[in-house]
Amino acid sequence: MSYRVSSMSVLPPVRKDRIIAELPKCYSKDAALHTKDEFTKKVRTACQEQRTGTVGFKISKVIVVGDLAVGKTCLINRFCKDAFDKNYKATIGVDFEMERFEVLGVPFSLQLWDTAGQERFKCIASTYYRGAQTVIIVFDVNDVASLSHTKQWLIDAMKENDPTNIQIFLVGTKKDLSSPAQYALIEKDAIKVSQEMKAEYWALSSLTGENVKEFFFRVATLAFEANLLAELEKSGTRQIADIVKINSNSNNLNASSKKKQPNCCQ
Ligand SMILES: Nc1nc2c(ncn2[C@@H]2O[C@H](COP(=O)(O)OP(=O)(O)OP(=O)(O)O)[C@@H](O)[C@H]2O)c(=O)[nH]1
Ligand SMILES: [Mg+2]
Repeated sequence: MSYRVSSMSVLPPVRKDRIIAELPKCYSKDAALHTKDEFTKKVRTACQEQRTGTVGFKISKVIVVGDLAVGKTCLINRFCKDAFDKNYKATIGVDFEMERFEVLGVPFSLQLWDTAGQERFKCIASTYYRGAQTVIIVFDVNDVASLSHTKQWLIDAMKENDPTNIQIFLVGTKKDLSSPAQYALIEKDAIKVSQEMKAEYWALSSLTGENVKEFFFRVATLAFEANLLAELEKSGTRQIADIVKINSNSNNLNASSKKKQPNCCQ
């Protein structure tokens, strides 16, 4: 009998329900990071031709912040474990989960950092903010105060991060507890806050699961797109830089040979 040792067997294949083949839609066109219906040709072609550089090995950091008990842990647990706990257990410091996706055939991973909302743990939690590509700011759609605190959560998250390279999501949880009329009222304010923060707005329920998968697919895809576009730009400038180098080298050659000529003749 023979057997094969395969180095490819280290990672199990990506779960079938983590495969993203179409661009996930935004929740509201009034507060979206972009409102395209499909992946751009540039992105699609790069993936087809496997010109994705390091993106396929990337682990993108996502931090989840917001007031205590708004439902950050439940949101992550609903998506990662398909579980919901109605008893509140405060997060102490931080926790994290890894989620592997495949976007247009390219592997892509999110590292989801669940932070503590309680004031006394905030100090420990904030030391984990650095290096995030995505900030998810969570509030409870039944609690106006938690919405008004989101701006401070954003300020704190931004202290540790480069604002030009970050994508922000504002997420209202516990939608199952609010009546359509109540929800409509807070949605107006939430969309306004999202626009001010340049964030994409979502509302969902970890109890029923409404919009939870759609939301994380959107997060994964937008992080993937941003990484890929940055990678393509980098390889583009690399190519241009090479051309410039070749040209300037040949110019130098000309220049130096011209300079030398008089010397030769003398
Ligand atoms: N009805 C309902 N309850 C929810 C939902 N999400 C969370 N909860 C409840 O809200 C409470 C707080 O949820 P957590 O996820 O622990 O809150 P948290 O934001 O992680 O809190 P900290 O870790 O202290 O910052 C728990 O009792 C949950 O069961 C939801 O979508 N619907
Ligand atoms: Mg928690």
